[in-house]
Amino acid sequence: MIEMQSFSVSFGAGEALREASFVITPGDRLGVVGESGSGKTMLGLSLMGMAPDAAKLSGKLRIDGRDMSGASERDWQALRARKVAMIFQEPMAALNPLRRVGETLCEPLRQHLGLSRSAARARAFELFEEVGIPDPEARLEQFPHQLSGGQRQRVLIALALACDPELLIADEPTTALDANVALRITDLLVRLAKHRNMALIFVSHDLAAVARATAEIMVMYGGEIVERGPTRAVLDAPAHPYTRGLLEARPSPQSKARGPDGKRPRLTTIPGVVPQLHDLPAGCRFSGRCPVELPVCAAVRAPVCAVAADRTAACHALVSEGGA
Ligand SMILES: Nc1ncnc2c1ncn2[C@@H]1O[C@H](COP(=O)(O)OP(=O)(O)OP(=O)(O)O)[C@@H](O)[C@H]1O
Repeated sequence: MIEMQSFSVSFGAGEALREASFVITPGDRLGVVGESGSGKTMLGLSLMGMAPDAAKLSGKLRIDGRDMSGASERDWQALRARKVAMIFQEPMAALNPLRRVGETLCEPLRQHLGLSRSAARARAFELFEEVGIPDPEARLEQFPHQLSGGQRQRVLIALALACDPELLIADEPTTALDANVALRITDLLVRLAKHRNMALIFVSHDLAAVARATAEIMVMYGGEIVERGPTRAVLDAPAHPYTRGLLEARPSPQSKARGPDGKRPRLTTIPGVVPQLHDLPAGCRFSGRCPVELPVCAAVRAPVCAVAADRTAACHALVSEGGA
């Protein structure tokens, strides 16, 4: 359905996405994780044809076999919503505060699907029911500020589903929500993806949410896909030192509990910060922060190694271990 091949997004000499290659087929549920600045949003925006104007794109992106390299904004508009839709982390910013949510939802239904006013209204009602908004008739009349954060996110999900996309990209869909609501929204996205046989790309900092929502995971660092494979297998036994670092830095119930001295244990963190785009090492981008760094790492790009039949990781240390 969607294929990226050596796809890069650059700003000047800095690559925000470096030679990403992967395929999405109907019903796939793919998690994308990585620290801030690792290129997760750029990946999502590229799949929507919405990379910033300043970005230079290279490599191949095919949607339904069609090469999107020379696609115009008009071509993308025809695909967006119907083929690929995206929801963002801050629902309040994505909704017009001066419009009733029903009007916002009816617009794409009329514009893209050509529905009449009453048919659009009936479809909006169904969509609200599908995403679990209680009393849809009354809610359609409300303004965004009259809804809770979780309900606003449900409205955005309904909006994204309006034209029955084949791929939904959820970019940090639960970051702005409290833990219980976040869990319900995560489960809703999974239910919708399964029920509609829709592919889902779930971008998140939250590894527990990704483990719950996805079957496959892609770990990104400095614009590169450093590890990918089945979510459970990767999180249970990470092969890349960056994935291991992310897992160790994850707050666990134990890390939240106070010790006998009344203090919480210190969380392990990955030393240093994600480098700026213009400051990325030429070789493995994790060099400089990596606990198992070899002399070759900073200068030479890490090869992608097969960790198992369905798993890869890009790391020099795996080669020196004998290809894992
Ligand atoms: N318009 C732009 N001009 C220049 N650089 C940009 C632009 N937009 C993003 N970048 C850079 O691209 C890199 C990847 O950014 P991206 O937003 O994809 O990261 P992310 O993993 O989604 O981070 P976060 O979790 O904070 O959303 C970052 O270094 C960022 O500074």
